[in-house]
Amino acid sequence: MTQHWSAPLSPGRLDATVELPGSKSLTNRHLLLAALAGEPTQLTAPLDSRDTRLMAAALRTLGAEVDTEGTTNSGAPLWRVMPLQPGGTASAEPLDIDCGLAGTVMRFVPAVAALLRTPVRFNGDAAARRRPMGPVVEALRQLGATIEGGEDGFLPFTVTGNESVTGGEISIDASGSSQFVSALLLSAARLPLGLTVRHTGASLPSPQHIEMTLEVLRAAGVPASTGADGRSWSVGAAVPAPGDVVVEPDLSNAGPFLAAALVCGGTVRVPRWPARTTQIGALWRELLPAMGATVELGADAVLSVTGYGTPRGIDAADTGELAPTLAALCAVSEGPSRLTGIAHLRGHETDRLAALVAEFTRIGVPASELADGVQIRPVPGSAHGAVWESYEDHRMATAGAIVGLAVPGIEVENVETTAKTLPEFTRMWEAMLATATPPAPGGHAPSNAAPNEEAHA
Ligand SMILES: O=C(O)C1=C[C@@H](OP(=O)(O)O)[C@@H](O)[C@H](O)C1
Ligand SMILES: C=C(OP(=O)(O)O)C(=O)O
Repeated sequence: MTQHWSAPLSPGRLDATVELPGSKSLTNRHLLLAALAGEPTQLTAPLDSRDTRLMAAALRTLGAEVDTEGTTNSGAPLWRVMPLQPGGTASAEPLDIDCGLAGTVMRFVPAVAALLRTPVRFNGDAAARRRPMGPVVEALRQLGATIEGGEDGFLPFTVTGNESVTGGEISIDASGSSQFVSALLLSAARLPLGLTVRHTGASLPSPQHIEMTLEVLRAAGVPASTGADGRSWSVGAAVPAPGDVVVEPDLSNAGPFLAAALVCGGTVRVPRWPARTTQIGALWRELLPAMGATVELGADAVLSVTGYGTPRGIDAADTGELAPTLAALCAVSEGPSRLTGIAHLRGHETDRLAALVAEFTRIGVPASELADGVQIRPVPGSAHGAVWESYEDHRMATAGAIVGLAVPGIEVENVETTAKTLPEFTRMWEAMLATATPPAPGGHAPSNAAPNEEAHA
């Protein structure tokens, strides 16, 4: 029988400090570049989760040594990587890689396989076989690799590299995912001619993640740049030298905890918040004030978000992987919201636009799909408890937790799916809520008022 997690209701004003583990996107980029490096690499504070374990396992299959057992004196993960051998020895016996549901594994690792001489079979969860892969297959064919399967643009398929895979210039349509571009750029350093990737599509999602790829490459000493038109990227041939890397906390996974400050009132702090970052989660510093929160980044690198219990709706574009979290916050806010520029979320872990609309509708929050997003029109008093389906999508599960702070009786189905990027989610959520001061009888404590309301409280 499926176990449901009863999402806790807001217990009152929060006063919590939440330590987030490392960024999924940075951890998997650093692991991959470390596998293509000339020297061993050490990663301090990487994310230890399903997606990063799948990346580590994939790179081991291709010949790298990845030790995920170490910890620092303060208990943070300390991972070590011994690189694989591009070219390597040819073998007719295929290798098998399980991508799970990790976009970073299913898109990034086939480009590494094209540097080898052994057939590598890629497969993953049933849901992974519905995520678009066509541009990866197409790009690797343009590079000269042999791909068996994948004609329909989906997993499974087999990649075999050969000596004609030397790099040069290729064109792809990356309007379905920025990961198509990142995948090619990350492995490009080990192509003898380097690589230029041109984007031919109309729109380009998640440009922050492409910038992250370029920055991680440059930090490893690899020449990497964006073309003047903003639609092409070049990587020079070089052996990456990542050295010792410290991974930033995952700012996208910070989202649900920061959102809780707005719904419950009070303050949630996240330490080690980078002053400058390519993570899309940097946008929380603009989005949450627009919804009524006070957001401060201290000189001690602690981000503090203070909320007042009644967030207001927002119109926001291009919020990428933050959108499910933001949408959940909008569903329990005052006034309508429109989230646009996120059509590509239909190809994420699930069709996130359909999933969000289905779950909001089920709990009595009017919502509908737009061509490139969702609109949410909460009606005061109409939301009610129900089972909240998570669609094997970690961000749908955490969205249910946010909604559950304000709507009694939300039962999140398969909350364990949060293990994709945050295995400790429910423990961290409950610890955050345990810091609450219950509201005074008959309503919110006066100090829960927004600054401009305090004088009238
Ligand atoms: O490169 C990455 O690490 C990612 C890129 C983005 O993909 P899309 O461009 O498909 O949104 C993001 O949503 C995903 O969670 C991680
Ligand atoms: C889209 C996401 O993941 P993936 O890396 O699997 O694409 C996500 O984490 O929101």
